[in-house]
Amino acid sequence: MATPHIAAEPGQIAPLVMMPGDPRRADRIAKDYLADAQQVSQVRGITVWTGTYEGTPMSVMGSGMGIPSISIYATELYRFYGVRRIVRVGTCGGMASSVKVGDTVIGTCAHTNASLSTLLVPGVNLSWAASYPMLRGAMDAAQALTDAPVHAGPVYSSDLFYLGRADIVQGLTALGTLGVEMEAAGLYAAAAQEGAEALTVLTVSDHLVDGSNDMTAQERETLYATSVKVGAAALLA
Ligand SMILES: O=P(O)(O)O[C@H]1O[C@H](CO)[C@@H](O)[C@H]1O
Ligand SMILES: O=c1cc[nH]c(=O)[nH]1
Repeated sequence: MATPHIAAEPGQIAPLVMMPGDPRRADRIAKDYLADAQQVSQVRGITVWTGTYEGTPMSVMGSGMGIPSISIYATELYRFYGVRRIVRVGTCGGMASSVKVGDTVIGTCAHTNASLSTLLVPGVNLSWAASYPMLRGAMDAAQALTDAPVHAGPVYSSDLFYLGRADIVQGLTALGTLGVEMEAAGLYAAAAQEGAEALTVLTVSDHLVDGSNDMTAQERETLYATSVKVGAAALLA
């Protein structure tokens, strides 16, 4: 049974899904990290791959950019395909001075300027949080997988890439926010709505305060080994 956005049959998508934003990164991750990867869906340029990771069934698909896009895919995966865990592996802009380009940021929770925080329960500004078992699995694995810094803390999921608001960046940084991206809050909200689990593992691709070491578009597409390995460990935890 296909959904409006995924053409796979029931059982063709694994309960554990790795989800980068960029569909081309999804194709590379499937090729490089999954054994026996098979294409099980192709809709709107988003391919879903299913294979095994260290012997366990796992799927990989791109989310596209922004909360509306990841919300559609995550909800359909959880609700119609029996997916239980999704890890977003993406990039973020560094906000805190302690975070450098190339570091890994794990989003324990996600602030957002998106409407979903106020839409679901009237009168309440909801908080969007990661799965603790997945977070613990990621942090345990990170220590063994990399000597490079891995930071865990709040991220900011912005509806605008070109936000252009230094006051918002300063305010969020003063509250300990590590980086800015565009999907974590939507993924965590979908997991909460569907009674499932999610985590976000990000490579810092640029820095909002010190842009001297920002990655090129090519580097953003290819430098993801740590986030994939840490993300896979979170899925398997
Ligand atoms: O690298 P990905 O996963 O696409 O994530 C980040 O990059 C995109 C913006 O360039 C947004 O999707 C943002 O969240
Ligand atoms: O959303 C994003 C992603 C990467 N870098 C940014 O500055 N913003």
